Amino acid sequence: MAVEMFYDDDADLGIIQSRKVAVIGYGSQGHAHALSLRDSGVDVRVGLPETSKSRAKAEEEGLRVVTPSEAAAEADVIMILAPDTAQRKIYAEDIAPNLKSGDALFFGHGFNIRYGLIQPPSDVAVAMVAPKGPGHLVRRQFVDGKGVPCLIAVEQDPDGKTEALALSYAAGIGGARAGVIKTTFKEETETDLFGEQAVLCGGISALIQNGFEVLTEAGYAPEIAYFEVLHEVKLIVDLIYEGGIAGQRYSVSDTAEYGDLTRGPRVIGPEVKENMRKILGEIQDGTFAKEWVAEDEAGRPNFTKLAEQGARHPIEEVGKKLRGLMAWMK
Ligand SMILES: NC(=O)C1=CN([C@@H]2O[C@H](COP(=O)(O)OP(=O)(O)OC[C@H]3O[C@@H](n4cnc5c(N)ncnc54)[C@H](OP(=O)(O)O)[C@@H]3O)[C@@H](O)[C@H]2O)C=CC1
Ligand SMILES: CC[C@](O)(C(C)=O)C(=O)O
Ligand SMILES: [Mg+2]
Ligand SMILES: [Mg+2]
Repeated sequence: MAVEMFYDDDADLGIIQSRKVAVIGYGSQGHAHALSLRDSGVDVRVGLPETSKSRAKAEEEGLRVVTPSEAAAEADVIMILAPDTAQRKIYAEDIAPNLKSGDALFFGHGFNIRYGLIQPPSDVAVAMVAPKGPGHLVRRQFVDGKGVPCLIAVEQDPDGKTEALALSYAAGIGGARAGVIKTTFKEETETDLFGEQAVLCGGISALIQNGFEVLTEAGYAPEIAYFEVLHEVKLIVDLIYEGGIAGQRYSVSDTAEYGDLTRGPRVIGPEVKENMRKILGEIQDGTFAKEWVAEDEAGRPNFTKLAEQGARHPIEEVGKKLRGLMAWMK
């Protein structure tokens, strides 16, 4: 089925400019949305607890910061951009008591709605504007006059105007410069979790670490291994980003292309695809969400242990040293 795509000409920025927006959280996505909406002429306030480390950063940028409950009470569009695992409590304690009929509750990712952790009342519009990229790039692209593509979805539409509101919001953060696709909370949540686990974060990190280990365990210099399997990834991915896999194959040597065509499927073979299918199954049946919520509630012991192990991987040490010698990385 063809997707519906929207661009700046399809969006009415005036819709979001006529509303009062609360951005709850000022991290990767929160700072990008708050600053770009403000620069698009939208009335924005940021909601953060009195003790939040992010308060000073938002205030330095000239944004008005209030508590999450004050922000929810003032605003009629409330975008939750706190960590997914924190959203249920923020909703119950700060947002729900301040929701008025006709308000709109927005998300940057569908996790809490897809898995039933937040259940807003039926007279509140519920929608999603999910950029397909990290928040710091969402902001950088906006400032450079470009944009990161966004997905929009509508879960509850009490006044029949929620899709236009979501599209207007997406335009306010630059998404409609690149393209906005209409989807559902279910599709965005399941594809986003799959993408970050199997390919974008989990898959690529494991591929790089394993490649580095194979080379260094075979006696090659860590610096050479780092340049080969990490630094050059960006340069190759830039070609894929610009021209697809075919564009990358055009630019590399025939020798590389033959190695790619014959060896790539040996590295990422049918067993890896089967593991990807299992990972997708755990996302679809709620196993991953249940595990992640329980891990968070237990104080994240496994997350912390694995993150510390990752930070101690030898590739990080050599990478820090080499990046420190590249003037443009500072
Ligand atoms: N990271 C990304 O690029 C992307 C994220 N998303 C989605 O966007 C949402 C936000 O993720 P992300 O930007 O990564 O989050 P971050 O972890 O970067 O930022 C979290 C922010 O929320 C604040 N916060 C923590 N607890 C509360 C609270 N109780 N009330 C108000 N604010 C709080 C933090 O403040 P403090 O500084 O005090 O800790 C911080 O400012 C998630 O739904 C995520 O899935 C979607 C697309 C991409
Ligand atoms: C790829 C990770 C992501 O889904 C994103 C930046 O799009 C996230 O949750 O941070
Ligand atoms: Mg994503
Ligand atoms: Mg994600």
